[in-house]
Amino acid sequence: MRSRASDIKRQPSDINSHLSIPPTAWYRSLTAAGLRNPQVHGCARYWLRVEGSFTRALQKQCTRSFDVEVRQEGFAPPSLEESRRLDIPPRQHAWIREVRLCGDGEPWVLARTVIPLSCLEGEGRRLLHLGNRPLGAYLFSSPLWQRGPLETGVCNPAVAGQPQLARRSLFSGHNSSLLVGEYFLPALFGRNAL
Ligand SMILES: C=C(O[C@@H]1C=C(C(=O)O)C=C[C@H]1O)C(=O)O
Repeated sequence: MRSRASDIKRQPSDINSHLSIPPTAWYRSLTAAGLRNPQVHGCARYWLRVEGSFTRALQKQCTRSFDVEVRQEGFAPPSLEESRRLDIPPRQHAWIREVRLCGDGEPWVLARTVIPLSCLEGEGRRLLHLGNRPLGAYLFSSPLWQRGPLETGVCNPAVAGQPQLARRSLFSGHNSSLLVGEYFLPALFGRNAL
């Protein structure tokens, strides 16, 4: 008997493949992104544009709990596109932090932050030890960090349930910037009528 795709047993590593970040094209304007994916004008619009701390905005939607789950953190080379956006040499390692932002026990957002070496000097060393504390609490507690314009990401999901839309921005400190990307999981839209 021929096996159907649905009969194929998922390996343990596959089970959460929808919780990984798909390839994403970035747009400076919401309108340009909307030509690729009109969903930017739907319920995602609020999240694509919300100002201030994204963590705070998520916390306001939680009824019981908000958690940051660290998926991976360490020195690694960013993608070439990220290096270009950060204006750092290609292949120069950066501190890369990938987390799940969970509301009421469910993953709502995947976040990837690329922190160049120049951000990790002095006071910035604290960025290496955030653990499960949200990065937003650190960035928004200091007037040093200023957020640049928001970009809109249109994802190319390979697996059902992966994010379709994302946002990202540079946060600029003294002489250095870091790049924060937030990728929206379907569960983010399942619960409210923003
Ligand atoms: C940048 C912020 O921090 C949030 C927290 C993150 C983390 O802890 O790694 C990542 C992305 C953000 O959504 C924010 O709250 O705006």
